Amino acid sequence: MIALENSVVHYGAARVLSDVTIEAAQGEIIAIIGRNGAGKSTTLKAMIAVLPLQQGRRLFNQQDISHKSVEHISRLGVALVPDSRRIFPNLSVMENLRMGTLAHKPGYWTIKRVLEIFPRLQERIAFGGDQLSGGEQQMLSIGRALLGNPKILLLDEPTEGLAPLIVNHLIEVFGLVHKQGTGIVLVEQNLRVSMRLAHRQYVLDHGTVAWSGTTAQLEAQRDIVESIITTGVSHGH
Ligand SMILES: Nc1ncnc2c1ncn2[C@@H]1O[C@H](COP(=O)(O)OP(=O)(O)OP(=O)(O)O)[C@@H](O)[C@H]1O
Repeated sequence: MIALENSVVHYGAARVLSDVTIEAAQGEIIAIIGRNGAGKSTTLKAMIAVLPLQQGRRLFNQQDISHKSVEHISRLGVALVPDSRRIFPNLSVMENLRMGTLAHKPGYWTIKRVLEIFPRLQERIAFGGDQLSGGEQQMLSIGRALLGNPKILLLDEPTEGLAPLIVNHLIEVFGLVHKQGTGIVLVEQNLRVSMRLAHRQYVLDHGTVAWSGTTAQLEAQRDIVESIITTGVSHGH
């Protein structure tokens, strides 16, 4: 459904992604894992055309969308929850959610449904965005993205820095999102989270795919994958 094919991305003169091929099929959960600076966030930005491809192709449902804009890709039903969360600090929780409905497409997710899965947001409904904890901000950012009823949700380190209870709650929420038929591309540093959620996993190292396989294969080769993630030594595919 969404894919990068042999993609190369530069920041100025620096090559940050080399020959990256990553694909998420319809309704699939894939995880992109790797160390700090491996190129995970860059991959998500390249998928939604925030960053241009120097080489390779960007695909949506087998169609070449390499030259389409961020807005076009968003209208196709691809939503990003960035690691910065980007909620509006001066707007209330309710107002932030209403911003999410501006691009509302009819579907499962409504403000009522979002508040049911995140009761914490219901309790904080009149609070300003800047009065929320990190976990609450993450819930709001995810809820806002869901209100567009995306076909595919890109999540950039959604559990980073959050308490284990909140991480478990988010894992349940992502499971529910997937059950509604939404595909998920999850960028994670926490292998425990990616192993619980994803069907397939890609390990990035120095801007290339150093390993990819199913979660069962990763379980069997966990030592190899962990050594790539911790030391950055690539052991091949
Ligand atoms: N705006 C930028 N300008 C130049 N280089 C950048 C920029 N953003 C990221 N980079 C570099 O690109 C490489 C990949 O960064 P990226 O953020 O994709 O990594 P990451 O795997 O998501 O890591 P992190 O977990 O730290 O976000 C790093 O070497 C980083 O320093």
